[in-house]
Amino acid sequence: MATSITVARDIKATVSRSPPISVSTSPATTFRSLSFHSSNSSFPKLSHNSYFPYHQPVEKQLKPFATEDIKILLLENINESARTVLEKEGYQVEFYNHALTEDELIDKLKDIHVLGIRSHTALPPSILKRANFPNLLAIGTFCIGTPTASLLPLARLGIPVFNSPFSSSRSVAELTIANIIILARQLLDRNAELHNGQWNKVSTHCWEVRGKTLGIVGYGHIGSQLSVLAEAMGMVVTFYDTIPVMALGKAKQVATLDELLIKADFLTLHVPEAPETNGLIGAAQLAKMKSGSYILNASRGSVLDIPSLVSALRSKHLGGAALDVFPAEPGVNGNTFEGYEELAGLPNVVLTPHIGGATEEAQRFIGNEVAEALVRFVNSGSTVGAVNLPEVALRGMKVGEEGSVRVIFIHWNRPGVLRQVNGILKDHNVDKQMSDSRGEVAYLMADISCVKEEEIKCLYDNLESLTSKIMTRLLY
Ligand SMILES: NC(=O)c1ccc[n+]([C@@H]2O[C@H](COP(=O)([O-])OP(=O)(O)OC[C@H]3O[C@@H](n4cnc5c(N)ncnc54)[C@H](O)[C@@H]3O)[C@@H](O)[C@H]2O)c1
Ligand SMILES: O=C(O)CC[C@@H](O)C(=O)O
Repeated sequence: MATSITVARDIKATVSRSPPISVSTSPATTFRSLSFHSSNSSFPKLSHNSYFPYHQPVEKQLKPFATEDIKILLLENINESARTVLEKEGYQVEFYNHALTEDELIDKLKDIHVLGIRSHTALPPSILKRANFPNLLAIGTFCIGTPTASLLPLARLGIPVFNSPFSSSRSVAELTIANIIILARQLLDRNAELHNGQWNKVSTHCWEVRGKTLGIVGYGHIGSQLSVLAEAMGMVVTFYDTIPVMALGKAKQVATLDELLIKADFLTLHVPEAPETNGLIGAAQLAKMKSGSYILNASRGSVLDIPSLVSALRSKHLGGAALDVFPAEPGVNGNTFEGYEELAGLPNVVLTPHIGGATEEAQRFIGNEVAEALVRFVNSGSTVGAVNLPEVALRGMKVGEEGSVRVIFIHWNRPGVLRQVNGILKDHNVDKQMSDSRGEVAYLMADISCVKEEEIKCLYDNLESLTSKIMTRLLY
């Protein structure tokens, strides 16, 4: 904690979030009664180019308040690199190597400031409606995928969600390359036979990948890495994406998914989980694929319809499949994997337990990256790296210096708010200010000086009284 005479503090001690203006509630409203959007369709799509690095090392930043009061809950065996970063800040870190049940999570949410999850904690809007989380400041998803349906509801509560947008892209691309060759050569079947003592030397329906067409659905961080690796092996790369993307090497973008389905010898899925990608590949799409072609899914289980895939494999329309993700995945190792039965034993089908990004390199990188983003947000209010709020940061921070206060005001993006806020700040010296909006939520950060200790409460109350307020934090 800060050692100057003015003990630095975060004045957001209690719930200070306003409901959306469309909801009529009293100030004592808990989160349970907020009405959330059920879809994020109006929310701007996150471009895979939107991330930019923040150069200030975490350890150089001042700690603005008693960091040992901050409670962090890390679920799903998040890499120890994250714990190291968070514990170094003095935060209390509670760690679980598995996901919690919905009720367990709701119970924990009552008390914590930061939640860290991976892909098995869905965090749907229904949980947010049921839960009470008065202290929750931020969520870290220690992976690429984020709880898409809850991003907007969380933004509307002023809670940023941070992820690690490309730390595991290379690991997923490498696993996909491995699976392409495994499928082309039926390697797992030969391996299983020989483990049973059966010598089965065959070349029928075994292929080189050189010259074959790889069809990539979703040419983002992973799809584009894969494109480069596949071309190096002599594959012809085509891809389909909903936005125009610069093709790498000799890869070519096609205009429709159907065009890709018809062309590909190997079809591989790398799209995010979203309403538009739910069931993207079903019976109709599989029927359009070449006879004897292969499909790979390392994106999300919701993207590919399993019963349709099983039919296409049983009828030998497809030559094989590699699945790393499934519609219902267990939250803990060792659990029975329900739904595996229909896939188990099918020839040339590779099943892996969601390990695309499960490498030492990727997990260490993710742990550091997300933990550092969380530290920056908790300690200084920086939203750089957030996927659901505008990215706002001010360089340097005089928090802890007498008379200096960092004002963070998350508010509804409406006309006149800046004028009102600056009306409240007008008697102090505004050293720096930055404001940005993303859809209906805006984020203002200002460093002010010449503030007397006794003025801080009044400053806070005045900001809180604005009807546009979602959350106010004063760091001093
Ligand atoms: N198996 C694993 O362990 C693992 C690891 C990391 C990521 N993932 C999954 O892979 C997904 C992709 O990761 P990424 O880093 O490449 O994401 P990304 O955001 O960089 O790229 C996704 C691409 O998909 C495109 N897209 C979106 N909707 C589409 C649609 N309907 N049709 C075609 N293209 C569409 C986007 O425009 C974007 O270019 C993640 O969202 C995550 O769910 C899985
Ligand atoms: O770490 C995991 O749970 C896998 C996450 C992976 O699918 C991702 O979205 O990064």
